Amino acid sequence: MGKVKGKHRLDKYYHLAKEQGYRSRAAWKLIQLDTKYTFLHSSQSVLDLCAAPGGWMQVAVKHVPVGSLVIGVDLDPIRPIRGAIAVQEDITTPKCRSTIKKLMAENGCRAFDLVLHDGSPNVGGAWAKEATSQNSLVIDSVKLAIEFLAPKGTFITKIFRSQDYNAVLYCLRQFFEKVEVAKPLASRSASAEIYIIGFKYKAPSKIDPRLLDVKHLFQGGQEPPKVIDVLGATKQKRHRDGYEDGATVLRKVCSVADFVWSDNPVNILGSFTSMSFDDPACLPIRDHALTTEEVKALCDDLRVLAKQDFKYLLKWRMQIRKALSPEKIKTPTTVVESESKEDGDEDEDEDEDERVLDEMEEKTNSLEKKQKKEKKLQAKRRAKEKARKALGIQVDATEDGYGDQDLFSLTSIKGKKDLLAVDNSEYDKETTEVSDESDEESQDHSSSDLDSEDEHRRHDEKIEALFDDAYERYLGRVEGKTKQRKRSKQAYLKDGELQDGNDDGMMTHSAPDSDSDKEDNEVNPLVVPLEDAPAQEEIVKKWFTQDIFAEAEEHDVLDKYDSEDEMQIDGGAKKTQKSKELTNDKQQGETKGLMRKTNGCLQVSASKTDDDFEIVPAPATDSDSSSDDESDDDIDTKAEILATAKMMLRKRPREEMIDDAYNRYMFHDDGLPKWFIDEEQRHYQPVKPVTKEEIAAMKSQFKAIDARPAKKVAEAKARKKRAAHRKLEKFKKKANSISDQTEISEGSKRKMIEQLYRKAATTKKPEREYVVAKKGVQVKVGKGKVLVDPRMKADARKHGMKKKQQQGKGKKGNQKGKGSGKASAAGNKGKRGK
Ligand SMILES: C[S@@+](CC[C@H](N)C(=O)[O-])C[C@H]1O[C@@H](n2cnc3c(N)ncnc32)[C@H](O)[C@@H]1O
Repeated sequence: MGKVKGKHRLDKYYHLAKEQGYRSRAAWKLIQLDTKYTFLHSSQSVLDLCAAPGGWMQVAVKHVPVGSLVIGVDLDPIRPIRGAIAVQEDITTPKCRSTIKKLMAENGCRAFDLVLHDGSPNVGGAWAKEATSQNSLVIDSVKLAIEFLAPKGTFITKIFRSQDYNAVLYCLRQFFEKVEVAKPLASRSASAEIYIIGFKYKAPSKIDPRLLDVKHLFQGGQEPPKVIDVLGATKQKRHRDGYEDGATVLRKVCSVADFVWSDNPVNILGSFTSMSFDDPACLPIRDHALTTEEVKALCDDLRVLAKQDFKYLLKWRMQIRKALSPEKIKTPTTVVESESKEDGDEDEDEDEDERVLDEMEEKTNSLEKKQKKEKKLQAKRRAKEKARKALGIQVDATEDGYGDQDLFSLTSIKGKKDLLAVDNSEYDKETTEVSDESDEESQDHSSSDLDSEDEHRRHDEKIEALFDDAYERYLGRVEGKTKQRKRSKQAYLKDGELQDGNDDGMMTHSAPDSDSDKEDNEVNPLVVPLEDAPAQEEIVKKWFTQDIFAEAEEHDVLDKYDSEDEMQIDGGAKKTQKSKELTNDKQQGETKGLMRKTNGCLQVSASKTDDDFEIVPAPATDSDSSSDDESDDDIDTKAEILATAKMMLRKRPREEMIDDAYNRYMFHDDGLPKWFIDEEQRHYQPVKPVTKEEIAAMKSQFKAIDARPAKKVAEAKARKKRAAHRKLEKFKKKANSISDQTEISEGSKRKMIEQLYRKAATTKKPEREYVVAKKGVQVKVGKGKVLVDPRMKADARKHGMKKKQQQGKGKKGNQKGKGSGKASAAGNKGKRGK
């Protein structure tokens, strides 16, 4: 159903939406509808049904009066929009209704001034099914609109042109004083969608429930069948009304005689699908020589005929009428006519025919003329635009589009005389030309029938041209910015050279006597000398004074450059490269900015000096000294970065984030008034892609990570635990086997178990065996074996021997001590005994 895929999806409205920071290209549809009908500026409360991703909500917030209430509802979640409330609900459910009511009560809103509906169910491309469910979704939105709209409120809904279309129109006409149908230019022509706007809600006290019953509404034919204006000469809507109910299945046949003898043949051609020759009254017509096979074939299927074919049939009708009128064929439908005109003369009939034909000719001619003129105008516009592009001139959307570039060139005005000439004649000439043109146009307009459809079309064309221009400018900015700068610089330099040349020439004229000389020497009083052309370095410096570089560059530069000298030599070139990258990708810049913040200790600021860049360490402030604050900041920033990064792992949020990065804030406009810059700094806070909760969750993850022990410690602990567990198991086994023994007494059993427990409780270090690897011999290590070099082994042996000796001495000493102790004790005993 006209779903556009691939590259074609990314048309100019897509890019313009990105540029303006709108979340969907659909935003332009609402903008265009509002330009045409202006309903937003007077709406203090807006309910946007099926609002995700939020393009319409953004437009609404921007255009409604300050402090207005904007609520958006969708099945899908809508990322927060400042100044609007987003709700995730299904608009077909009662829960949605109660949620809206609750929000209204909370915000002191009794009814909405405007209800929008741009919903489209996704049923997987089955056109018929999609159209039906779309139109029943429309009725659901109508139900909500009826419930929540304020009297005289406005309702806008999207609908697909299908057989139910007229039913929806009929339904809305019962609720609104005025109902308009529009297809904004941003809506793809391939799409069957169209927008219905209901103005001035009647707020009826009683509503016929059948009006909101999809089954009833989409089955009954409420409106009389339509008559199509086959010649397209009268006010014809461009197939906006879709097919009349059942028109695709019903074949409506009338007799050729009816057509030939009818007063209103054009109406017949528009009302029937075919004309038959079967009626006996048609026999003379069928058998007449004028009725060729071609005429018969044309009569067979009227729905496929082009305008020329209808004209052909009408001409044939006149001829056949002339040819058959003497016979005065009477058919059921011609009875009235023939009776009333029986006595009427032939001439009158002929005159009437001629008049109708002339009228039709006139109408078709004027239509063709109009179309040709439009085509011509468009071709002219395209050619001009091409020429301008080739010249590298940016087209202003409001520009009038004159081809003569010299007209606006101040350099072509050489002196006061020229200026006067421009004042008196040139301008007059131009204006007369222009006014001539516009006169002609207005005459044309007055001569042609200026119906509202025409006005709409012209309005549409103007808007389209404006959008085209805006898009061109956007492309110019995105792609050709550098090229254009180069070109203008070259032109500038060239001008400078020429100017120099002229100066030289002027110097050689010693006596500017003659008039011509005077004229040559005269300068245009409107041309005021500009400041000297900035040098390349100055341009580069100026470029880097932009905030974005102050934020993102320093840290990178520090990483890359060890010394200030290197920085001074290379800084310009490297920065130019860097600037390109950053301009191309604002997000990258933002991320770097964040990274810079995390690296608080490396804070430096690059300031511009007369010679080159200079790195000045940032003075330590009070806040710097407080390490706690800093680490808190660090954690906050880290958490934010990681939460953002986590979101970017998923495709959709990533794409949305990238999309959001393309907005009007990515361009650094020069020459903005100071008050504007101040206000922007004060009030414009970028909406972060992550919520506070997500950042908090990330921070708590950090805490959990910090609380975890180091891996090695954890491993050692686990090993110990395993060993203890094994020991315990062993102990339990042995203890069980002891207690199972029957021949031992309970007391000795307990003693044995206690002994076993003591043994198990004392940890014995495994003895290590030092092994020296001999050359060419592979030694198995592990299980207490440690590979050492011979020296170490010798040392260890020596050390071990010394230790043993010491131990031995110690034991002997102890024994001595003990013995002497005993001896002395015995001596003491002996002494006491004596
Ligand atoms: C074309 S989009 C709307 C675009 C929106 N106007 C904008 O400017 O961003 C259609 C939306 O209708 C929503 N939708 C479809 N059926 C819905 C329902 N029953 N309840 C709520 N939303 C629904 C879809 O989730 C989808 O987001």
